[in-house]
Amino acid sequence: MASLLWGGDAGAAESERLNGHVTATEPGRASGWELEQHSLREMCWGGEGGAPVAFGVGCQFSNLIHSQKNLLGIKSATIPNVDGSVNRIEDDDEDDVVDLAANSLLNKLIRQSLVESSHRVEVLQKDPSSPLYSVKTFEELRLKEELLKGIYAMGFNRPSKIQEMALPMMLAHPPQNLIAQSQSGTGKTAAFVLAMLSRVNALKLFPQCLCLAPTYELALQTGRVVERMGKFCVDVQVMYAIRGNQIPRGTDVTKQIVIGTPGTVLDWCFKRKLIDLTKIRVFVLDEADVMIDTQGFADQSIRIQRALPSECQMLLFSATFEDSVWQFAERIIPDPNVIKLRKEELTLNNIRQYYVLCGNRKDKYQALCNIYGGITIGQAIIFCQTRRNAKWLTVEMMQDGHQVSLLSGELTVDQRASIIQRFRDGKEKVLITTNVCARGIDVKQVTIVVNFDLPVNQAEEPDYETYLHRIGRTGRFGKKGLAFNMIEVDKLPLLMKIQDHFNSSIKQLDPEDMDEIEKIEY
Ligand SMILES: Nc1ncnc2c1ncn2[C@@H]1O[C@H](COP(=O)(O)OP(=O)(O)OP(=O)(O)O)[C@@H](O)[C@H]1O
Repeated sequence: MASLLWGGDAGAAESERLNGHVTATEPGRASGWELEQHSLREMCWGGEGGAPVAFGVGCQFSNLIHSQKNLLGIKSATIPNVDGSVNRIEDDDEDDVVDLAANSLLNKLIRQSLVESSHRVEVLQKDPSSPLYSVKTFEELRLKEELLKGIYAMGFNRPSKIQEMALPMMLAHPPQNLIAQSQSGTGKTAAFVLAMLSRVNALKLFPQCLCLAPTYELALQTGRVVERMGKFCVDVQVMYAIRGNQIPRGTDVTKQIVIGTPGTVLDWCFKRKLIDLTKIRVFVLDEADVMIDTQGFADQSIRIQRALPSECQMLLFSATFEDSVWQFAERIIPDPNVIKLRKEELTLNNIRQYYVLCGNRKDKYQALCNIYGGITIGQAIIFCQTRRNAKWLTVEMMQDGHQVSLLSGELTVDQRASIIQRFRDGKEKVLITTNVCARGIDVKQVTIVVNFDLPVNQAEEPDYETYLHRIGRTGRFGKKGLAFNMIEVDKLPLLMKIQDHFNSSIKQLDPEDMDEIEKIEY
C-alpha cells in the first residue's frame, strides 16, 4: 500500500476510517502550509513502501502538494474540490505517474464520506439548533485582514454560534466583559484567541493579553492556536507562564500575549515582577469550570483579576455552567454580557453513547477488546477513575499487542506534554488516562471515548460535568463520535441518572454480539 497524504478536515476523518493506511495533515489545516518539511516526509514515506501519493480536498491542499511535490516525490495527484471541480498536478515523466483518481478505494471515499463529512459541518452551520450554526461569515464579523488569513489558513469557513455571538461583543468599543458558555469543541478557544489577537498592539513590547488555563497542557494548546491563528500578525508573540519555564527575575518580557496556569502567573506577577498587570488590556479565564474544581485556582485567579485595571476587558469561558461556576463567574467578571446555553442544549448530539454491562474489571476489558476488534477506530481515549486501574489496563492492552500510552497525574509536565504530542501526531492510537486529560484537550482524530470507569464524585454520585467533558473529547466541531461506558451492574443507576440529566439516550450493547458491534456507525 502506498502511503497517502490526506489533507483538510475531511481528510482527517478518512484517515481514521482507513485505520492507518492514510495519514492526514493535521486536521483543520486544510492548507497544510504550516506543516514542517520533515513531517511531510515522514507522512509520505510512513507507509509500507511504494510511491507516495497525495490526496486531499480543495485548492489550498492542491497548492501545498504542488509546491512540495519534489520534496515529497509525488509524481501526480488529482485533488477534487468539494464543489466537484478537480485540481490536477502532473510531473513531466509520465512513467512515474501515480494517479490517485484511478484508485477505486479513494474514489469511493470521495463519494461516500469525504464530501459528506465536510458537508456535515456546513449543514450543521445552517441548522439554527446546532451550536455550529451561524448566520454570518467571518468577514461580516469585521476581523482584521491578517486574522481572516489566519482563520482561513486553519481551514475554518464559517464561525460557530459561540464565535458569531461572542466576537461582536468582544470586539466592541468600548470593550465589553463577557461570560460565555458553549459545549465542548464548539470553538470557544478560537473565539477568545481572535479577541486577544484583535486587541493586541504588536508595536508595544510588553504583555497586554493574559489568558489563564487550568493545566499546563491546555495553556500550550491555546498558545498553539494563538500562534497558528496569528501567524499573519507580524511581531505578535506568545509567552507561556507555566511551571518549568524558568524566567529570571527582572527579565524584560517583551511578548504581548501571556498564557499560563494561575499559580505560575501569580508568581510571575507578584513575586518575580515579570508582568505588569496594570498594562493588561484583555484578561481571559478559560475552562472556568475546571478552574474552580482545582484547589487554589479560583482564589489565585481572583487575586490576579483584582490587580487588573478597571478598563481591562475580562472574558470567561466554560463548557458547563453549574451554579458554582456561575457564582465564581459573577464574582470575577464585573458587569458582564452573558451567553449561556440552556441545559437541554448541552448534550452532544453528534456523539452516540452506548453502555455495556459487565461483572468485573476483567469483563470490562474483554468487552473493550470486542468493541476494539469490531469497529474501525481512529484514535481512542480511555478514561479510568484511578491511576491503578489506568496502569492495569495499560499493561493488559500492551500484553495483548496494542499500542497504547498512559497519561496520568504522577508524570512530570514534560512527560505529559510529550505523551499528548505523540498521541496528537497519531504515534499511539489509544490513550489511557485518568481525569487529567478529560478537559479541553483538542485532538480531532479522536473518534471514540471509553469510560472504563464512570466518573463519580466523592459522594459516589455521577459527576455530570466530567462525563460531558470526557465524551466531548470526541465529536469535535460537529464531527461524529462514539462513547462507550463499561458499567458494573451496581453502577447502572448512576448511568441512568446521567442519561436523565442530559436527556440523551445511552444504548445498551451486548459485548458478545459481534454483529451488533460491527453495525455501529459513527
Ligand atoms: N469556525 C470554525 N470552523 C472550523 N473548525 C473550527 C472553527 N472553530 C473552531 N474549530 C475547530 O474545532 C475544534 C474545537 O474548537 P475549540 O477547541 O475552540 O473548542 P472549545 O469550545 O474551546 O472546546 P473545549 O470546551 O473542549 O475546550 C478545534 O480543533 C478548532 O480548530
